[in-house]
Amino acid sequence: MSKERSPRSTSSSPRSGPRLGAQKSYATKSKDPLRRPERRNASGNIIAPEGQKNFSNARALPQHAIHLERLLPELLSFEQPADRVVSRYFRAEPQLGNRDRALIAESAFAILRRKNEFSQFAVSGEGSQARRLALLGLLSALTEGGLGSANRAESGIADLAHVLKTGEYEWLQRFATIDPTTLNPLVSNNLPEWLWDAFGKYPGEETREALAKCLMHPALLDLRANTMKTTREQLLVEMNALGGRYQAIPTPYAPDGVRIMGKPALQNTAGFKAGMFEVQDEGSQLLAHLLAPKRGEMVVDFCAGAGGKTLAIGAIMRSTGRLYAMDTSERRLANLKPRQARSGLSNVHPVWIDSENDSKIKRLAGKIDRVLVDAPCSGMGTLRRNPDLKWRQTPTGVLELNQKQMNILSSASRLLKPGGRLVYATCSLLPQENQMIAEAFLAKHPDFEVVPAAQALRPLFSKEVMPLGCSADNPYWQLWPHIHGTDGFFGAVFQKKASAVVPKSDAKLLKENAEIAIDAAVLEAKDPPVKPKKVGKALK
Ligand SMILES: C[S@@+](CC[C@H](N)C(=O)[O-])C[C@H]1O[C@@H](n2cnc3c(N)ncnc32)[C@H](O)[C@@H]1O
Repeated sequence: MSKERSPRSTSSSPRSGPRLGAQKSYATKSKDPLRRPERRNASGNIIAPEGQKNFSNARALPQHAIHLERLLPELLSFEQPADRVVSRYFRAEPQLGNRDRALIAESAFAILRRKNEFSQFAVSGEGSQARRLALLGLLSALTEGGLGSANRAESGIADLAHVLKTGEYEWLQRFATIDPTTLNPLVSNNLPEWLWDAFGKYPGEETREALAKCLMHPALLDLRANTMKTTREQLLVEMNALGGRYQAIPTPYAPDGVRIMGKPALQNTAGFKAGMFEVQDEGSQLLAHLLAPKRGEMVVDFCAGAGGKTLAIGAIMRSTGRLYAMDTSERRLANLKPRQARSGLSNVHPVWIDSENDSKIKRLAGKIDRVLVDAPCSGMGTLRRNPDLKWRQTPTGVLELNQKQMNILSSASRLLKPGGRLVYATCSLLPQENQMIAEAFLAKHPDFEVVPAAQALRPLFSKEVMPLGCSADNPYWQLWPHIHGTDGFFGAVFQKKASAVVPKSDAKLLKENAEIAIDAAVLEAKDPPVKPKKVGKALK
């Protein structure tokens, strides 16, 4: 599927690609004996592949632990994004079925989520350290990854019993009885020191532990119903008719969202191939509404990546107007193409740019109604999905991103016409990538003013309710995984000031006149009129 695990960031940062909201699937395309072709019933509803019905009853086998042991050295070297390492491993092991892959991947990600805790406990015990980590990862996936029948560690260990060698059963039981309050907070919260300290400042010491604990669990699986092809209600009916061991329910806030309670592999379903839905976190869906695009407008998604937000925005625009999807990564824009084809949208125009200063941007300057800057960032709001980022990102990396974020936002702001809206967003939780960039932008661009996020999201919420992620004393939008159950998001809405509302033709004329006046003033300041010089040596 089109999720990229690190596209929150640029190629220079450790994270080069996930897309938010998307849930990586490691399903094989073919030659997989566990995979059955999708079918539809007489009324056209999707029928679950048979193997999927018992998906949540994954049972650990000795070979699962062996595969994890082999995978771990590269995974824990943190040289490459974790999803890339896992995908490459599976390509080299084509005999693995879908459920094997799901369990191995979920265990590998559990090891990354709880690396400090597991590493400390795995210092001693039976077998090699890689074996011990593999068992802890399997136990975690079986007990909380939505993959096993077990809800508690005790039954998780029982599920693993036939995999365990002498002494390992007791060793795992010792692990299950550790009192986390006796551990160093960096160990029990599984964070590097710089991030633990950063969360202590924001959201603050009282809540950082709740945030850290939440980031130690897998994310929920949310879909966005593609309203160009279906409705949320219809998608709910179809998903529940699949008959898998999961349930589809509406997301609480995003109007087109469907939450899947369970972890089925959906990318091979007929509904996905027909473009009925995209995998997208509820927070990411809400971000498209923060931009609030209207039918017929000219809109730019400046950091479009593989188009997660682009497609949501295009659907809100009902495939009208023009929606430019810009990005510096050809690879990511190429991933947008098949998604766009599935979506049925005809208003999306992918545009590759060489940098935020590409000449194509100058050509569109002053012509755009709405611009979304979903900036490259540290991705700290997505640690449930991309736990490797907490071990790969550094404070220096964040500083480098800040420079890039400021440059991109400034450049993108040139696109807007007077009265146009600019949304700056990240999936980071760090103020230096969020509020501080927004404030620095406002300070440098007096022609923009902030629009309270609550105002932008108001149409989605009833009058009595404060829109999600908004507050009366904060103009910005902030979603927290531990509070809202979404990925972490930040959004700032700016409006380009329009000094007066004048008819379009007059406005154009006034703008041109103003530009000429400004140009003349700038030129004069730079090069004041001079008295005619006598022709002398210097001019020859
Ligand atoms: C957070 S990701 C965007 C994710 C995307 N909006 C989505 O919903 O899937 C940030 C994107 O910014 C792109 N990027 C990095 N530098 C850029 C620049 N100077 N101008 C435009 N895009 C840039 C990256 O290639 C990456 O795709």
